[in-house]
Amino acid sequence: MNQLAKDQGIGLGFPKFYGNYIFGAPNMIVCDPELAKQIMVKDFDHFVNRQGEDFVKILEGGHFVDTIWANQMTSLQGDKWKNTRATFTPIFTAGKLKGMIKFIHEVTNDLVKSVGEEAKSGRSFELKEKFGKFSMDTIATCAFGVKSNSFQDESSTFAMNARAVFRNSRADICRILMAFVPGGKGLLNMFDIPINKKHVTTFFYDIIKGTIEHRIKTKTRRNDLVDLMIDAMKDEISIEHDNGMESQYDRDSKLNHKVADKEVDEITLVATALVILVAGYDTTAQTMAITSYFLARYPDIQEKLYQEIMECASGMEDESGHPDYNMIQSLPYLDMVLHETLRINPALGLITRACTKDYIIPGTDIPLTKGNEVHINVMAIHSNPDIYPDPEKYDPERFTKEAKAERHPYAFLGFGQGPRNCIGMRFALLEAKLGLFAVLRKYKFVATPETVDKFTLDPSGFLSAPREALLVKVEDR
Ligand code: HEM
Repeated sequence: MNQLAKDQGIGLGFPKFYGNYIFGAPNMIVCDPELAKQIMVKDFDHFVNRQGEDFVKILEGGHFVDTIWANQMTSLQGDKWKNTRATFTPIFTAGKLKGMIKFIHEVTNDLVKSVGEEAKSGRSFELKEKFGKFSMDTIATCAFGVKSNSFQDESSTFAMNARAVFRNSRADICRILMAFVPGGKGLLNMFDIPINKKHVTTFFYDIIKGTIEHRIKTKTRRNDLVDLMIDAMKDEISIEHDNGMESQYDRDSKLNHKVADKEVDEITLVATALVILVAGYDTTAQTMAITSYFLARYPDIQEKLYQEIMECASGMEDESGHPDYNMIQSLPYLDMVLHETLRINPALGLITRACTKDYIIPGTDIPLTKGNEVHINVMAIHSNPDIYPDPEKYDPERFTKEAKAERHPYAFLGFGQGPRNCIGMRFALLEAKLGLFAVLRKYKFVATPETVDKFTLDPSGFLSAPREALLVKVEDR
């Protein structure tokens, strides 16, 4: 899907937009940053939802398992989405993340230890698998309040259940297909069968319930995402002010919506913890893995990043310690490297909005009617040589302050834009930066004959994920 989107954009010569039919329904595909801005921000009230209402209604089901999945921020619609988004936005601010950094440091220690074992063995290892464990353990400790210990135990129950969220068996696919067949949903309801996976959903529901009950009973507080989610639902969370320092991304993401009558309900809590896993696990793991792959392929870039890291580390008191929030944010090249990874391989190659109110495409007389889907072709925008010269080249210099100022702000859409952008961007970047900092400080990624020259994208995936194994070696510094 993602490769197809890129090929279409290139093949058509990067038009502002084009149309096609998917299962007989007309779709508009946008390759122009200004039109993307119009849809994602300026005319957001016409494009609040991500999918058409009919599609979401089918997957709602009648079982409580389906209710949990239908309440995920990614698929919520209209005012329900606005309520959830406005409630949970304050938990991802810089101040709140500072309080969580110690949990990420703990997982980083496990990551460094595990990479150290690979260095001793001298063998190549798979990057997606390594950073998958790191991402999984970070989410387990921050969003579920438990340790999943993926590095120590390949078959930890948390990790097994989390992986099961992303894998569909034949039976899983059959239940989804059945929901779309006339009468199928009624039949599932009659036998009390949910459309979504019952076993894994119940597992995560029980974890969150257990964590909350334990905290109430023992009166403990960790200031992790679980505590912050509860605070946010009780309206007991402090809102940070930016003192006029906000970025264009933050300004455009503002949602002016007041939530009436907040109350803590378990379904919303579990749905939000689960969406952090679903939206944050693979995306972050893959970004770290692909960055490490490119660092192995381009030693000069790795060396420049190493110098930046060592300069920061030399100012740190404790040699085995970790950088604090301000230190890690003060490394421009690390930020540039991660952004270039997401430019060349955005996790979401197509960002979708559904038209919620009839609309005329600006500068034309072409109408969009309620229910039509608009796909922002991120793959095409990121590969357009007029925006990014020599687009196939991995070049972090594209993200210097000066280079960014010369481009349209919507020329980079790695985290989306507007009020429906990635709510977890700060968390993801913090996690990726801390993990890479700790590894690169001690070890060097090295390409071997097993390292592919170029990876291709998995055609079956929703995310633009490499089809090939990303194998590299590490050496001691
Ligand atoms: C490098 C890692 C990540 C990447 C590249 C990424 C990218 C994205 C993108 C492109 C979107 C769609 C934005 C749009 O439609 O405009 C999105 C949405 C979302 N992301 Fe992320 N994401 C990452 C990590 C995370 C993490 C760690 C979390 C949670 C802590 C998270 C939570 C979400 C949620 C909840 C949404 C839906 C927001 C809504 O509908 O209001 N993401 N992400």
